[in-house]
This record gives sequence, structure tokens and C-alpha cells, in this order.
Amino acid sequence: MPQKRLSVVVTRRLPEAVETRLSELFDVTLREDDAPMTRAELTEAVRHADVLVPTITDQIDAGLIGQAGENLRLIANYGAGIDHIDVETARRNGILVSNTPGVMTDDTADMVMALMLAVTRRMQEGQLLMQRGEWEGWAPTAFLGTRLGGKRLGILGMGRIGQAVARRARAFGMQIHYHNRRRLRAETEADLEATYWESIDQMVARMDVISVNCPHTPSTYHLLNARRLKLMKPTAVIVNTSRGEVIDESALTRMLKAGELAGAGLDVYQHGIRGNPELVNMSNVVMLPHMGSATIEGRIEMGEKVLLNVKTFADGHRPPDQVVPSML
Ligand SMILES: NC(=O)C1=CN([C@@H]2O[C@H](COP(=O)(O)OP(=O)(O)OC[C@H]3O[C@@H](n4cnc5c(N)ncnc54)[C@H](O)[C@@H]3O)[C@@H](O)[C@H]2O)C=CC1
Ligand SMILES: O=CC(=O)O
Repeated sequence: MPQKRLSVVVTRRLPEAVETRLSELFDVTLREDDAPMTRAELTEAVRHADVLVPTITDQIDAGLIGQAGENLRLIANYGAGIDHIDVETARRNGILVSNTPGVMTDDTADMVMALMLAVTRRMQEGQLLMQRGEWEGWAPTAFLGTRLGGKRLGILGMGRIGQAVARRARAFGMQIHYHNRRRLRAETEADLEATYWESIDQMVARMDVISVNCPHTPSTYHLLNARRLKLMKPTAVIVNTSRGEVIDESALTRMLKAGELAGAGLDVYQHGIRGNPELVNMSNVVMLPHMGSATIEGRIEMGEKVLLNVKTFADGHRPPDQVVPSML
């Protein structure tokens, strides 16, 4: 007798090649438009699907997981960050969770460098002047930024993306410093020419640029709080491609306005998609709409990871990118 195909519900539009392959392998319900699912649609999905493929904009919390039907056995996230999924409640309900780490590492690290350069070299101000047609020609003292070469970069969270940032920043001549939950192996540290700081306070006080690359978890919520931000040099710049919640965004805004920090390059926000309206018009802040991993190649590879996780699960094994609560 032919085996029943797994019923898979995908919450957002994915690259076409990924949707096609999912449809070939499974009994898939795809989104017709790109609007996020409503709570009611998500509830309906978890009640009936064997596998849910959500993405980072879906709140897969305890309340939703509590509504899941007994078929739901895997939440195969399209995305690396899993702070929108209650992994512990899923585990208690016998539901596996997987994500898509690794394939967006280089794209996100590239964006960290782009943000770093955009802020320190005042690219946004330059572009605005050109767009307004107000440029009156080259001048020796116009638009002077600061050089990255020779500056100290402090990486908060030295995992995949943090290390990829370190390699790029070395090529720009920066000195690499980091704080991580666990110190890297000596060979990796030597390879990256990176200096480890056990104390976040001591590290942030000495850096010219901070790149936030740890996940958002209960232990990293407001890791850069008002007190730590105040330890930073007034000439320092912060780049955040991790999650908005890791920085106290209100404190950051106050300090940028007061000139107590030189600038910020942000891809992620604590206060949701409207961002922080006060940040939007600051000339020393570059804001992107969460596009760190947004390359065609990367988004297809993320889909391939989802496919591999679901297929491996369908074949009776644990998905290769399974997330367990102890990893958080
Ligand atoms: N902006 C974007 O488009 C993207 C953002 N991300 C975000 O970047 C985050 C990091 O991604 P990866 O580097 O792939 O993850 P990873 O798991 O490889 O690295 C995270 C590192 O942070 C460290 N860490 C965890 N808690 C910490 C703490 N309390 N203090 C210090 N270090 C801590 C971990 O030990 C690990 O080394 C993701 O969780 C996601 O939120 C990921 C991909 C794209
Ligand atoms: O922020 C993006 C992700 O995949 O996580």
C-alpha cells in the first residue's frame, strides 16, 4: 500500500523552486499571497498538519502549540533564529523543532560589514545629498567619516555569523575582540586573531565598533542595557543584525540623540516593523528592513535546508538541524 504523504503547511511564500520541490515530495498547502497568516489561520494549520513550516514572523508560542492536533510532529522553521518558537513547550508536546543555520552566515556577515561602512563612512548622508540634487562638488572637509582599519571591533556572540564577521573585519584591518557564552578553541581564536573578553562590560568600554551576533534568548534580552551602553566610548558605533531585543532600543535612541554614541547600523528592531520612529530620521543611524540574509541564493538554500529537515523526518530520522531547548 502506498505510504500516506506528510501533510505540510507553509506559512509564507517561499522561493518558487522550493515550493515546487516541497509539492513534489509532500501533500503541501502553500500560501497564495505573501501576507503573514492570521492567528486563526495558524491555529487551523497546527490543528491539521503533520509538519508546520513557519518563518521568523510567526509567533509559535505555548498558546498556539497547545492547540496543535496530535498529527503535528515537526515545526521546520524557515530561518535561523528561533526566538519566535516556544521550543520547550514544543518538546513537552513531543513536537520536534528545526531551523536553517549556516546557509545565511556569509550573507548576513556581508551585511554587517555593509552597515559598519555605511555608518562610519556616512553613506546615507551622501546618498541623500545626491538624491536631493544638492551636491556642489568635492571639498576637502566634506563628509569626513572614520576609517575601519586599525579600529577595535567587539563581537558579541562569536558563533557562525560572528566568526564570519571576524574574518571579513580582519581583511579590513580591524582588531578583533569578542565575548561569547563559551570561549572558542585556542586554534580557532588564533586563526581569527581574536582576543577573548570574559567581561562584556570591559569589552564594550574599549571598542570602536560593536557587532551584535548572539541569538535572542532569555539570557540575552537587553544584554546591551542602558548601563552597558553608557560604558561605551562616545565615538563608538553599534551594528545589530541579531534581534532587536538584545539591545535596549529606547536607551540606544536616547544616547544617539544625545551624542553619547556615534552611530548605529540596524537590521532588526525591538519595537516591531514600525521600528522606533525617533531613529528613522537620524543621520548617524542606518536602518534596514531585516534584510541580512536577503539574497536569492541564500533564500533558496534556506528552503533546501527546510526540505532536508522535513524529508529526513519523513524518512523516520531526526532532522539534521534539530533545535533542542539546551541549545538556547
Ligand atoms: N539579520 C538577519 O537577517 C539574520 C539574523 N540572524 C540572527 O543571528 C543570530 C546568530 O546566528 P548564528 O551566528 O548563525 O548563530 P550561532 O548559534 O552560530 O551563534 C550564536 C553565538 O552566540 C553565543 N551566545 C548565546 N548566548 C550568549 C550570551 N548570553 N552571551 C554571549 N554569547 C552568547 C553562542 O554561544 C554562539 O556562539 C540568530 O540567532 C538570528 O537571531 C541570523 C540570520 C540572518
Ligand atoms: O533573521 C533571520 C533569521 O533567519 O533568523
